[in-house]
Amino acid sequence: MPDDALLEIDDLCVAYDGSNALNGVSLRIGKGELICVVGANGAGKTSLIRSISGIVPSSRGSVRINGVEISRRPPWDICEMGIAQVAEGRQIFSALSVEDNLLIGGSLKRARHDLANTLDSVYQLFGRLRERRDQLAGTLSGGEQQMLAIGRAIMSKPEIVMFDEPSIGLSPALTDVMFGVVKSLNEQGITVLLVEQNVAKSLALSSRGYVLENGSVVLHGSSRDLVENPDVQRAYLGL
Ligand SMILES: Nc1ncnc2c1ncn2[C@@H]1O[C@H](COP(=O)(O)OP(=O)(O)OP(=O)(O)O)[C@@H](O)[C@H]1O
Repeated sequence: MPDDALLEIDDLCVAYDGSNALNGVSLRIGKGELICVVGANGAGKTSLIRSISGIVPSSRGSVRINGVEISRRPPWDICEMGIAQVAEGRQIFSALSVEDNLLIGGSLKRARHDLANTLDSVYQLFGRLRERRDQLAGTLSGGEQQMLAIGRAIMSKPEIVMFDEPSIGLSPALTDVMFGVVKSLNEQGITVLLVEQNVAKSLALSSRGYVLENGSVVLHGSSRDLVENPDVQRAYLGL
């Protein structure tokens, strides 16, 4: 567990219509870490990301970034504090061009001063987006839309990016490319919270992991220990 936590979550609870999706989740992410949260369908992974980003209200608990409580703040405020999300299903603006989607990501106060450089760095990372900068985002392929969702997050100059199932719907080859991008963003200093059903790949990429079951953390530790844990091997690695 890192000493200098960037993101601290304590006893977080989320309920939909009185039914609990998160039951007191606590986790820490240190500056510069790449950690993963894994779990089966319905375990609460998306609810965790959405409640950190302020889209879904929590019923109890706290979320702090750099020691500042954010759990009652609106989503745009949370983005301004350096937390970006690459949502499951990408959530791009289909009727806008690729570049306009990216510029929306860069419209935060924290990002405006360096817009041209950041846009250039996104186009360097994803040459395909530069080629298609004027194309309507809704006409991009699934893989290109995932690149756009990641590019838009980078445009906001985040301290931490939360990825919700970035490999979903992608071919095995493109999945490897996306995991490579996640790793390289982390190597450039961006802290990463990776939520995935692809447990083997996300444990291989991360230094630590949390296993979520029915809205609770049932295991956490170094990714190396989790890979060797017989319960994880049986339930998530098909061994
Ligand atoms: N808007 C909602 N209204 C009611 N119930 C919801 C809502 N969103 C999620 N849930 C429920 O909360 C639980 C956790 O869902 P969540 O999407 O967080 O899980 P998940 O681990 O991300 O699953 P998946 O891997 O299938 O995306 C599920 O039982 C789900 O049906």
